[in-house]
This record gives sequence, structure tokens and C-alpha cells, in this order.
Amino acid sequence: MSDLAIKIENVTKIYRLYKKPMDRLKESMSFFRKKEYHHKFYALNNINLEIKKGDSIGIVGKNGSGKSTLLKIIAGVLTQTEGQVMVDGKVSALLELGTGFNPEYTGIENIYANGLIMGYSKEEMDTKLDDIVNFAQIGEYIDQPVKTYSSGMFARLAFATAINVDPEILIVDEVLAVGDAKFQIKCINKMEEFKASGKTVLFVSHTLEQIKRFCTKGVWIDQGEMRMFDDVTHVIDMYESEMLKESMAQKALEEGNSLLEVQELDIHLGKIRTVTCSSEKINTFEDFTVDIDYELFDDYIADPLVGVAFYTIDRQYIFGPNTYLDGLKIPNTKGLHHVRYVVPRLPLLGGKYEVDIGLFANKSIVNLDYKTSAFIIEVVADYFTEGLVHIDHNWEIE
Ligand SMILES: Nc1ncnc2c1ncn2[C@@H]1O[C@H](COP(=O)(O)OP(=O)(O)OP(=O)(O)O)[C@@H](O)[C@H]1O
Repeated sequence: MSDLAIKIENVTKIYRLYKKPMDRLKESMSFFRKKEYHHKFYALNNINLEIKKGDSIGIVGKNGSGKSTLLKIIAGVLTQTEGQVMVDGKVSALLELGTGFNPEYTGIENIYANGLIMGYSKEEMDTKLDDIVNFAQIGEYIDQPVKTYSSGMFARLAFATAINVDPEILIVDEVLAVGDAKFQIKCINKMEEFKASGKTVLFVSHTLEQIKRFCTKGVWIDQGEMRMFDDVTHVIDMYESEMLKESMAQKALEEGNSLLEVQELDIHLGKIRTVTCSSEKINTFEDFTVDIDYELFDDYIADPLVGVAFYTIDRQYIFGPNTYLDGLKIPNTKGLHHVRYVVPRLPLLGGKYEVDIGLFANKSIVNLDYKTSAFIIEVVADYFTEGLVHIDHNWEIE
């Protein structure tokens, strides 16, 4: 666990859903024959995740996909049905508005109550109180019961409390959307400070730009399952492209296409057919090529592009050029096409590297096909040095 802040193993959360309230009662009364009146709903299904200390993780997914459920389980306010969650460090969680606050208590009383839950004494909270109250800036409302607060005031108090109690792990679930723009900027700045001091942040937001700017890694939860855990830009790109595909399919449905046609449109716009690299074992500074055959199934595909991305074995992103960024137009007509990616004098140093291949449309917004780790290359370096890539250089001596 030493460099891990959070480890989640095979976590599943099941809710029992009953058609009628009466069914719940009937089930509890059926002692002997144990008849079941519910069906199981998997809010999370077998999630595995390792989050390193200092990581800032953005969690995305459609409404109801399980993001808040995951955060609540990590924060310890909800128990998983199956699996293990290990958390190393003090957690401060800003969950849905209202969680963790007593509506009858005043702002001040809630600040102390929250501190107590996190394991701080009254004396310790006395020293933090001024920072919290100054950050929240809700004036004399701080002495009123929180049930009288507007949602914006509530968000201010919740954020001020969570960030000023010195947690090692900060969990922020969408609450920033509630505050006004000025307060949002203040919160993001505070979160940046928090991140810069090497602490761990988990952040759910439907504002993808916010996640892209703030987080280093992304998690995509889809119908309770983990679709992706990778470099944040990659996750957001794939997520956005899927959302766009879905809205294109929805539009086509609304325009009267049959479901079959829509499914065709959704799935079969294009496909990577074959990927062949010049050699899977290669020396540093050797020429390296990748031949990619792709097929398009329609003539109207706008601005297709092919990308190649290099990753380390533990998925650190190294380099990911694509034909569009390099100013090259590739064939966009129906049929089979071929592009060759050429690297003269491969500058990678010794080690194994994963290579992803992607086929996109609309200047990389629509993901047509993506092969994560299409192949792995082993690079042998005669050149004796350390690191990932060789950077051309000279030494000069006066
Ligand atoms: N107490 C509960 N009983 C039954 N189902 C529940 C309960 N709590 C949550 N769910 C269901 O679990 C699923 C996941 O909910 P969750 O709140 O984690 O989604 P989310 O990704 O955070 O959504 P949003 O983006 O809308 O906040 C949803 O379908 C929700 O209806």
C-alpha cells in the first residue's frame, strides 16, 4: 500500500429493487421458503482500481453510471456488497449536498461535528475555524441552522470545511457546479494547491474541460462497470467520442431511420483491419514503421485520421501523433485504405513499450476504432544511458 492511496478490489454494489413496497414486506416475512421478491441492480460491478498517492483522478460517466456510489464507498459512507476497499490517509469528502451535515445544527456546529468525524479534537478544530469561516464567506449565516441555507451557501460551507481540515485524500463530487463562478475559481485554486502539495484528489464533474485541466488520470464508469482507467486526455477523448456517437445515433433515430440502420451507423463507420510493425524487437536509433490498414464503410465520413500512441508498460503516455495534427489528409472514401507510419531512428531507450492505434473521424472527435496495446515492442539500447527517450544533445566545454 506504501505508494498507494486507495486500492479497490472486485468491488460490487448491489441494490435490491422491489416492484411494490409490499414485496419488501412479503420477502422479509418469508422466513422458511426464502422466496425472493426483488431483482438485483448492480450499481457497481467488479471494480478494480489502484490510485497512487498524489494522483488527481477525474471520474466521468453518464447519469446513474455509478460515480457517486464509488466515491461514497471510498469515503466510507456506503458499504459495498462485495470486494475490498483499502484507503491510506485521512479522507475528506464533499459528496452530494447535504451528506454529512445536520440540518438542525448551525454552520459552526456542523464544522465541529465534521471535524470530530475526521478524528480532530475540539481544540484542533478551534485552530482551523477561522480559515473555514473566512473561506466560506457566508456572513452571519454561519450561526444559523444549515436548513436555512441556499444551495450555494451550503456548497460554500461544505467546501470550506472539507478543504481546511488537512486531509490526505480529497473527494469532490460535482458540488462545484452549485457555487457561483467566483467561488468555483477559488475552489479550483485551492484544489490546485492541494494537488501541488502531493495529496490525492478524486473529482467527479460533468464539465469535462474542468477534469481535463485539473486531473492527470481519468476513470470512465459505464453502467456500473469500469470502461477505462488511463491518462486523462485519452479517457475524456474516448468518452466524448462515444457521447457524440450516441447523440448521432439518437438523431438518426429521431430522423426516422430504423434501429438496425442506426446500429449500423453507430458500429460500422470504420474499422482498423490490420496493424503490422517492422519488428517487435528493435534497437534504439533503428528505423521503425507501422503499416495500418483501415476500412471505411461510408462515403460521408468527415476528416478521418489515424493515430499512433506510445506508452510505457505501466501506461505512462509518451508520444501520440496523428495524421490530422501532422497536416495529412488520409483517404475518406468507402473501402480499404493503407497508411504507413514511419519513424526514422527510433529514439526510445531500452525497455518494453505499448503501442495503441486509433482510427477517428471529425478531427478526432468521433472514435471509429481503437486498439489499446495493438502490439508491444521491445527496444534494446546499445547507447548507455537512463530514461525513456534519447534527446539529441551536445556537450560544450569552455
Ligand atoms: N439507495 C438506492 N437504491 C436503489 N438504487 C440506487 C440507490 N442509490 C443509487 N441507486 C442507483 O445506482 C445507480 C448509480 O447511482 P449513482 O448516484 O452512483 O450514479 P452517478 O454516476 O453518480 O449519477 P449522476 O451523474 O446522475 O450523479 C443509479 O442507477 C441509481 O439510481
